[in-house]
Amino acid sequence: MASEPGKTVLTVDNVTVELDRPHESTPLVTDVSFAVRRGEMVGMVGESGSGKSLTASAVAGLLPRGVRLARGAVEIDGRAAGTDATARTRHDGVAMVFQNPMTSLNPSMRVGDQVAEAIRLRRPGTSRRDARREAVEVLERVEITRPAERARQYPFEFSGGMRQRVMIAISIAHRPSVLVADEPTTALDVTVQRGVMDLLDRLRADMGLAVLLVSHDLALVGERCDRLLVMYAGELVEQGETENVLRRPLHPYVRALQRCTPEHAIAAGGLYSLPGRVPQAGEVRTGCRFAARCELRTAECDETHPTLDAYAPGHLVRCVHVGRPEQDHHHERRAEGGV
Ligand SMILES: Nc1ncnc2c1ncn2[C@@H]1O[C@H](COP(=O)(O)OP(=O)(O)OP(=O)(O)O)[C@@H](O)[C@H]1O
Repeated sequence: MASEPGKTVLTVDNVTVELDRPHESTPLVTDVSFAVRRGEMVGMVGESGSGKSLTASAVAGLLPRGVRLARGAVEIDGRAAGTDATARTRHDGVAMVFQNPMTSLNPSMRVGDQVAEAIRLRRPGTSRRDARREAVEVLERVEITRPAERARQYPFEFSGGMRQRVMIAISIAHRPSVLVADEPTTALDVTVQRGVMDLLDRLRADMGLAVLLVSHDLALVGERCDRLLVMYAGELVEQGETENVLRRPLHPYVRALQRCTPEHAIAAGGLYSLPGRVPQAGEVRTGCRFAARCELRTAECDETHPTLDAYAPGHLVRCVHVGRPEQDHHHERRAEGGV
């Protein structure tokens, strides 16, 4: 929390997650690397099954049972986080918020006590009374009205959006540098969603929180995030500033995802859906993982596994058909004409 503005607070280096089975290595997430700066919101997008949640959980040190961190490292505030290969001990400095706050809240404990408990975990010497008082301040910070009164209530007395605010309060009570939010607003209706996203925006501005926002919603991340990470079949296929990725997407997958959005359907007069599905664990073959669904597929795509290369500073892409800008006349034409 004492770090300077713009300083890198989260570094993810070649993180690889595999099924946790003896004598077998089935990768679910392969060599994912990225960094997030203080006060920055970075979006991670991709279809269901592309590895977003596992990557997010590896960052937080909260991998589910059945999988393991096979390789790679996570650094928070310049310190190596969790040497535990199972990555099941929550990393210091990171908090995680999930889609369904009800499963993370204790239904039989007053909301204020749950926040106070998080405060006492961070500062074990704090008295119950002080922690309760501070909990009310934290509830106020997440914009819960009448916080002292609400602190005495139970989770069932809160609406979905308010529960999510409570979860965020519990998360920031740890004073993390990094907040990993996995589909935090997916279960909420649009206006409530906007309120929760506005709150995350304010927290990153006021507290300098670095936010990794996992979402399948391209419009949402496009509106809220500084940079985007696009996942496909367990690996990053494109990353860059939001404006570059969405205005001039390089990877055919990103262009196809854009064509699947309701916004595109309105403009095009019909909904497009990307044929086929994300390969599951064990189905990944040599060559480009997206090849089977790609309109640009050539023999090279089936033979060569493309590397994630810089197309321009900070804009990386994994596709044999995308070269450097000066060589890439094909891409200009494709970008104009869609996928
Ligand atoms: N605990 C687990 N045990 C075994 N396989 C898993 C486990 N969790 C996820 N997987 C598999 O890992 C792959 C990536 O899953 P992940 O949940 O990270 O994808 P996702 O992009 O977050 O999808 P969604 O948007 O549906 O949550 C999938 O093939 C999934 O079936």
